[in-house]
Formats: sequence, structure tokens, C-alpha cells
Amino acid sequence: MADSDGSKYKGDFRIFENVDELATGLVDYIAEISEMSVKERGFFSIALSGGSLISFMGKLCEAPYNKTVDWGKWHIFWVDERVVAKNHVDSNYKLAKEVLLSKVPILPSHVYSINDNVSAEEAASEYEFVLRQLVKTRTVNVSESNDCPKFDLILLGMGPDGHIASLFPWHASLDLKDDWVTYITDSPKPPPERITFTLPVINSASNVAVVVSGAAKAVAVKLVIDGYCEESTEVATACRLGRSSRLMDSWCGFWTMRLL
Ligand SMILES: O=C1O[C@H](COP(=O)(O)O)[C@@H](O)[C@H](O)[C@H]1O
Repeated sequence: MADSDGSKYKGDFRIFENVDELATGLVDYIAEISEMSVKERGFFSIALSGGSLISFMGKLCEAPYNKTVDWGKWHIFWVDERVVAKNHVDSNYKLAKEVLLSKVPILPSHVYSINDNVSAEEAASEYEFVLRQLVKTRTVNVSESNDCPKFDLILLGMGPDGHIASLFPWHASLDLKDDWVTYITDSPKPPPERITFTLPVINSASNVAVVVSGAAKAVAVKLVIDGYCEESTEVATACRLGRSSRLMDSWCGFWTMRLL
């Protein structure tokens, strides 16, 4: 498997019987990468999406993870965020806070949420500025092949239309090469105003997992799997899917990519 700039990825598909087993598989995977990153770098930088993925992460608040995970070393970011107040029902931050952040000893200063008092454009540019500072101090690692941040782990969900983060099929934001964080004001899924990491940042992470469940997403997952079989393995694949007539009934699992 090779990315467009020649980077190599190793990945696998993990399929589960039900969402409870999916949640266990996911938190085992997260705990393993957290341990490895803390051992190697002294930090664990993780970027979260919103949506159903976050509910699965609730298992991290249970034993043994609540005691074994080195929470003090976690630095938490958002791959994408809706430009709404932090206490708004659509806020990805609010969801993560309720499910995880308020229940484990993560340091508040290690939680990098967006500025919800400014426009989408300003929020994206401020978020990129914050990221640039953290890359300078290597709290977030840097990619060897470009100057992008190299998160230890990026967790993505996927919509039925194949969107990941707030990168929607055929949207111009998919083609951005130099920005790390961008904004959109025309999201096909409400709310319309969002900020999102760009594909170069997502494709530079050490590890990426795309977590998907439900019948509504089966078509999109089938296309991703076909894409993998054809050796087209960028995360971008998921965004460029569109629709297909080849159906699977449902899907419950996640697929991983590890930068070699
Ligand atoms: O709008 C969004 O949707 C996707 C998928 O959400 P899900 O609830 O269908 O799992 C999510 O990954 C993204 O972060 C979010 O902003």
C-alpha cells in the first residue's frame, strides 16, 4: 500500500458481531497505541471526530483502561468540529466531554477545542496556529515527508455518503494541499459551518482508524474495501466514494492504517 507521496501504510479490517464487541476492540486498539506512543515520545496525541465513534470510546472509562491508561500524557484534538457553542447539542467537543473527558483524569490544558466565539474561517486559522506551536515543541510529532503534524492516532467516523471528518464527497476542500485546517460553510449535513483537518494532515498520522457501524453505511464501506483490493489506500478513498449498486447488508467494525 502506498500514499500519493510514497509513504507506506499497513492496515487491516476488524469486523465484529455487535457494537459492544466493536467498542471493546476499539478501546483495546486505542490503549495499545497510547502505551506505545508514551513509551516512544512521552506524549500521546489523539485527534477525535464526532458522531457514533465517541459513544464507543465510553468503554475507556471502565476497568482496566481507566487505571492502566496514562491519561496525564494524552493531548486531545478534534479532526473536525461544528462551529457552534461548546454547550450546543451539535458540538463534537460537548459529546466527547460528556462521554469521556469529564470521566478520566485528562489535564484540561491538554484538551485543544476550537474557539467557538469567532467565525468558521477564524476558528480554522486559530486552530492551525495552535497546531503549529505544538508541532514546534513536538507535543505533536512532525511528518518526515512533509511538514504536516503527525498525530499518534486519528480516529474517524464515516457518513453514509462516505464523508470523513468534515470532508464531503466532491467538495473543493478535498483538494487542499497546503492548509492543515480548513473551514466550510456549506456542509451537506447540518450544521453547515464546520472546521476540519485536511487530507494531507489525516494522511500523515502514524495511525488512523475509521470506525463504522450500521446498515446505512454498508454501501460506502463496500466501496472502501473494493478500493483496498485495488491497492488504492489513501484515507482520501473514503471521501471520493459516491454510491454503488453493490450492497452489503450492514457493517460493524473499523479499519486501521499504520504508517510504516
Ligand atoms: O458530521 C459528522 O459525521 C461523521 C459521521 O458521524 P456518525 O454519527 O454517522 O458516526 C463524524 O465522523 C464527523 O466527525 C461529524 O462531524
